[in-house]
Amino acid sequence: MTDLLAVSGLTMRFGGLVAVDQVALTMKERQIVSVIGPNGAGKTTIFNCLSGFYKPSGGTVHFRGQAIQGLPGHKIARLGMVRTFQHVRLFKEMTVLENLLVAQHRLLNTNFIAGLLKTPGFRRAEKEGLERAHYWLEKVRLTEFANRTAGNLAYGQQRRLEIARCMASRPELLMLDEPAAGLNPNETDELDRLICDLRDNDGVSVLLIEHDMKLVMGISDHIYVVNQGRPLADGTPGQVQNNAEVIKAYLGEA
Ligand SMILES: Nc1ncnc2c1ncn2[C@@H]1O[C@H](COP(=O)(O)OP(=O)(O)OP(=O)(O)O)[C@@H](O)[C@H]1O
Repeated sequence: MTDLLAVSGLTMRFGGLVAVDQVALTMKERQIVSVIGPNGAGKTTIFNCLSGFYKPSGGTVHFRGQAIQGLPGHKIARLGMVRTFQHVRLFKEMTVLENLLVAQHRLLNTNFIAGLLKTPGFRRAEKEGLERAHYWLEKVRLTEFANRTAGNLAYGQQRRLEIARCMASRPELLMLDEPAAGLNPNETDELDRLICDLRDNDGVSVLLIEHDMKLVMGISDHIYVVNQGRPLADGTPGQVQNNAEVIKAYLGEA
């Protein structure tokens, strides 16, 4: 079976700084895969390269067998790879529901004339879009806040809305950049359950960057460790936790 995502030799240079150096990773359908590493290791830069925010200096990225390295972000999103950001990015002036409707823009098979004439196809697409939005509101426990302005939600709710917004566009691969940052332990537990639920019941694969080791070790099928831009180790949570090089990178020399 073709890998869902296959990354090889990924490299990103900023002037003289090699932020990502020959990183490789693969993931299969319905896997939760994490990228971990100390601060400044290059994790977000890897995400930026994979999701089209940066054009990598070198290497290849295949999504379902198709080479996507260097494609712009909107094209990669349209292919089914979507991401969240370290800092919440929502349409803060719009309502929660509107955020979920806008997210489905690429799915709505409509054009300007169809919208103007309110054709049956347009109405059907509108109805389906609304149903999908409500499905995701319920999933992330925001139904009662549907008409609230997104910017007025509590921080943890905004983070959940961001995940729902990504999911409303029906991705195959969801990339989460530090989703637990700023959450309290209860919210992190809830996030843990949500990510597993997305994989088990909505069939999505999840690529995760996260500093919360309890979360990472609890939900990951496979973990890649990077240090100073370079791949350091990879394996199951148990293998990575017991790897001497990984322990040294995190804790420094004894
Ligand atoms: N646009 C940029 N221009 C120049 N240097 C950059 C740029 N983006 C990242 N870097 C540098 O690349 C290196 C890796 O940064 P990156 O943000 O990818 O690390 P990270 O592992 O995500 O860190 P953290 O865990 O703190 O978020 C750092 O030295 C950073 O300063």
